[in-house]
Amino acid sequence: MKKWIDISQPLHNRIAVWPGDTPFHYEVSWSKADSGSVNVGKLTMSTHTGTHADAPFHFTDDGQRILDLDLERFIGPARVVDVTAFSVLTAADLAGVPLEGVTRLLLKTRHSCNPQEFPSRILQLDPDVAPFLAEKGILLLGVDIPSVDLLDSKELPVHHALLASHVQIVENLVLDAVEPGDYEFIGLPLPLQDSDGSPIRAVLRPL
Ligand SMILES: N[C@@H](CC(=O)c1ccccc1NC=O)C(=O)O
Ligand SMILES: [Zn+2]
Ligand SMILES: [Zn+2]
Repeated sequence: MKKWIDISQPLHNRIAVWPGDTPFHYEVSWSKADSGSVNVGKLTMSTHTGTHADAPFHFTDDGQRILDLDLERFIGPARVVDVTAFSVLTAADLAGVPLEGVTRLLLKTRHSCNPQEFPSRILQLDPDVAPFLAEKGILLLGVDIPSVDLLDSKELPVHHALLASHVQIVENLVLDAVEPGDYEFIGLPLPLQDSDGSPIRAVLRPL
C-alpha cells in the first residue's frame, strides 16, 4: 500500500493569512510547569487560514454552514491536474482535460507555494468552469491558492457559480510535490456547527 501524502499547509504563528484577517496564533495557555500536570493550548485563527473548506454561508447569508455539509464529498477518489501553464482558465480550456468519471478535481495552479507568503497574483478561473465541472459529475474542486476568485473580487462570481453547480470548494492545498494523476483524497472539515469555513487536514494516496 502506498503512503498518504500530506497536502495541507502547516498551521503555525507565521502562516500567511488573508490581508487584514485574524492572525493565526497558538500558545500554551496553561503549562505543565504551572499546572503541575499538563500543557494546554489556546488557538486563535480565521476559518479561511491554511488548507480549508468554504461553506456557502461564507458568501451567502442563508447558505449552509460547515456542519450541514455532506461528508461524502470530502472523502474519495480525486484527480490532480496541472494547470500551471494558465493564467486564466475557462471551461473551454478544461475541455481538453480527461475528466470522465472524475468526482473530485484538484488543480495545481503553481509550481511551488510558500504558505508563509500571501500570493500577489493567482490563477483567474472563469465562472463557466462551474457548470462544466458539474456536468462532468465533479462534487469538489480543490485549488492551491487562497481563493477560487481573484484576490480583489468582492462579488465572488466563481464562488457563487460553484455553489449554484453544487461543487464544494477547498482552498490553499499544497500540491508542490504532487504529480498529476489519480489519488484517494481525504480532507474533512471540523464539526463547526455555525461556521462559514473550516480548516481541513487534506491528504492524498496514489491509486
Ligand atoms: N473568499 C476567500 C476569503 C476571503 O474573501 C476573505 C477571507 C478573510 C477575510 C476577508 C476575506 N475577504 C474580504 O473581502 C476564501 O474563500 O477563502
Ligand atoms: Zn475560504
Ligand atoms: Zn473561498
